[in-house]
Amino acid sequence: MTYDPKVIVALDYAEAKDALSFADKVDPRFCNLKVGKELFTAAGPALVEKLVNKDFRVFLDLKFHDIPNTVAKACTAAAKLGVWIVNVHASGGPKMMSAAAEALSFCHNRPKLIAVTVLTSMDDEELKAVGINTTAALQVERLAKLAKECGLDGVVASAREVPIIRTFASRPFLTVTPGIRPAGSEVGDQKRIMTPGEAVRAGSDYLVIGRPITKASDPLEALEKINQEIAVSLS
Ligand SMILES: O=c1ccn([C@@H]2O[C@H](COP(=O)(O)O)[C@@H](O)[C@H]2O)c(=O)[nH]1
Repeated sequence: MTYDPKVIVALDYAEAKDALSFADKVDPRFCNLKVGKELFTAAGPALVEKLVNKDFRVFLDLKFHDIPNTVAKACTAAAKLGVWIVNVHASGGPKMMSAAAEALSFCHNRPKLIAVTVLTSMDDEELKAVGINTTAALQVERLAKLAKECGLDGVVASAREVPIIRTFASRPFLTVTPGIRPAGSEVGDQKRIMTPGEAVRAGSDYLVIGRPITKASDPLEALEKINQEIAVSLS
């Protein structure tokens, strides 16, 4: 039997030991793992390789955003770690996204390449503050279309925008959605949120979930509850 867990746990820890301790307690059949900027800056590629060697699918969430040559080379370096997904910011533009896609096409065990559209911590007002005078939903649509045209494998967006993305990008184009908050949990800095059940019903492929799991008094129980909610919503 092949397993395709929908949850990607964001290992936003300050030290490798905390990430490894979490990984030692969970089974790769029931969640994927994400290494982001905090953990990668603290623990580096060695930690990523350790998680890959424990048979987890690892999303290396470094959101590259730079000139095309630099991003292409960074993606190639990420591919060498054996990760499952790498990402770039779609707002880096079509030349940058195409350069990244082309560089990865030459890699052995090519990871999936996805583009961040609009951060789930941003709402329409915050977009306006950075000079983008449209709604988050329209900006996501625009950037997701661009990512698809550039040959990327999918996008990061909030689950709220998945139905819009699905109007022009059917599977296997991936929708990876942070901003997931189980009912009653703290929202924190996220703005465009959905519950796990709502996200899968909206058609999200993978749900990125950090604090509602890692900061729970019993992280394993929190993960199990979320997996149950997803299973019920899919049945
Ligand atoms: O638009 C985005 C892109 C990435 N993230 C990352 O996902 C997790 C979410 O963690 P929570 O604790 O569940 O809020 C975090 O690592 C972010 O860097 C995102 O939230 N939004």
